[in-house]
Amino acid sequence: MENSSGAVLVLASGSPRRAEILSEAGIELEIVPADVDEDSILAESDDLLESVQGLALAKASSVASDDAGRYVLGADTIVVHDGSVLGKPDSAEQAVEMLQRLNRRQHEVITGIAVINPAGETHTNYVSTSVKFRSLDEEAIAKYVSSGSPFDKAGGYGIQDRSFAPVASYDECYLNVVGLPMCATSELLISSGFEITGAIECVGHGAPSSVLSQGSGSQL
Ligand SMILES: Cc1cn([C@H]2C[C@H](O)[C@@H](COP(=O)(O)OP(=O)(O)OP(=O)(O)O)O2)c(=O)[nH]c1=O
Repeated sequence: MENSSGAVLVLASGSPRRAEILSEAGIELEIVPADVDEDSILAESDDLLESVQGLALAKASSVASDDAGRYVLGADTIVVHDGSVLGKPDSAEQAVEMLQRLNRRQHEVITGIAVINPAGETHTNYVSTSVKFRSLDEEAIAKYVSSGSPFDKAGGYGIQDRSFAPVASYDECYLNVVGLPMCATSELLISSGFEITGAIECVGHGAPSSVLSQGSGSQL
């Protein structure tokens, strides 16, 4: 939906999931993927909550610098296991390693979100979700990796990939794991001045979305 001043939200992301989540919420988008060096931003601080919000802000800022006077949203999702950040796997071997590492274990999925408003003011937040993997055998991991799905996803998996269904349980906010916690995002947009007139449905707190299929996850 456009806000009352007719503004369209600029989404500084190439993630098809983020675009889908916002579109499902009825928000009209212009998609401008950001180009930032994620590894160097992550290396700047030991505080992962600060880093993930810094990454989201860096993505929003890189687009806002060419698109001043508009509302720009950036986001970044990381998987954290035992204090280490698992990014998107670079190879099939790395994808297998990540999935074996997460197998049967609990980890955190943290999404940082950032909004820059037309006045240039910045607003950031994050949501963290505890996720527990089910037991995956080698064959299932190999088949999933050969499907190619892990390569554009933090931790090498998609909670939404129903045929693989790696997640046994999670504590809150399904959409946070998929890449954009919609309740926190709508709150951030509203506090930055972007008007949302329709009701926002928060999947994981409420009814499942029809497109971003709810996997096998149940509440922890
Ligand atoms: C854990 C998990 C991550 N993901 C995705 C969400 C994000 O798209 C991606 C994490 O990488 P990000 O760097 O957050 O995002 P991106 O590279 O896809 O897009 P951009 O930087 O342009 O915004 O992993 C899932 O789709 N399902 C999952 O279960």
